[in-house]
Amino acid sequence: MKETRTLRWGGARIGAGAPAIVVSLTGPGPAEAADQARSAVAAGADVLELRLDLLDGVARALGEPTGADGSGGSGGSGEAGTAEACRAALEACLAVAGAGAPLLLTCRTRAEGGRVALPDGDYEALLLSLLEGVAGTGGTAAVAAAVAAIDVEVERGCLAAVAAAAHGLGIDVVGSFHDVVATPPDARMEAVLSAMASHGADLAKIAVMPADGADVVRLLGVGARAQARLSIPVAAISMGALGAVSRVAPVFGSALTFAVASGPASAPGQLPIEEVRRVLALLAP
Ligand SMILES: O=C1C[C@@](O)(C(=O)O)C[C@@H](O)[C@@H]1O
Repeated sequence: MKETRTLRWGGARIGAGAPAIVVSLTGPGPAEAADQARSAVAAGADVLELRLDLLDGVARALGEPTGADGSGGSGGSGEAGTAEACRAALEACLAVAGAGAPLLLTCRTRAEGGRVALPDGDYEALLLSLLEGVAGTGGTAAVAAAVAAIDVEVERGCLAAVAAAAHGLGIDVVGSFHDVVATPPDARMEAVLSAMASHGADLAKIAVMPADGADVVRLLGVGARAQARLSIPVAAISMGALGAVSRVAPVFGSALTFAVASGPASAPGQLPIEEVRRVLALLAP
């Protein structure tokens, strides 16, 4: 019988039993993220995802417009932008570190539905310096203790390198793949999840957009089969209103589900955390 590893993120067990409920902190500043973190924990979030790309300080440092009129992208790619983005990210980490739930750090690129358009080399450099900052002299003990995992987009080509660095610091890696337009063929989704496992991810996560109910069924099937086949936990999400059922369907074995607390949703189809908790309890196998 294949054994699936379970992960321990702070007080949360990931991959054992019901999906852990993750709430994304969207900022746009550290103070707003801290408020969102407090409400999310009060509402029962198991994990907080800090969406670095949605923080104005990070996006601005990476050259993205942040003003209402599209102005404000003062930074840019390259070392200076990376260092400034890292500084802004660590400031936000510090603001949310005491909220009482483990942190998953995510910088979602525009290619996968996020805010920042980063060349692959800059994406890798940002994640590596972020890890150094969390654990090194730029960080604090509170931040180091709170950061449980980092999200790495498998398509950016740096999963193995970032996983090696993260594991050296005791930080888990969530392999990540998004298709915000369609639900790819089953074989493609299966290959993506397997690639995450073979490149060092501790959890394999896929989020795709359905065109109809049949796409939702395919995603759920791929997720359930991957969970049976791989030795790491799997999270499989079908986005949008059509896919919302995938967020409250514990029987398929998804290790994580993303819900909304006080802030805005970080992806289409996320449901209010209170309802997610209620339905998960009702449908627990
Ligand atoms: O990967 C995911 C899942 C997600 O895209 C969702 O559909 O809930 C939300 C993102 O913030 C997160 O990084």
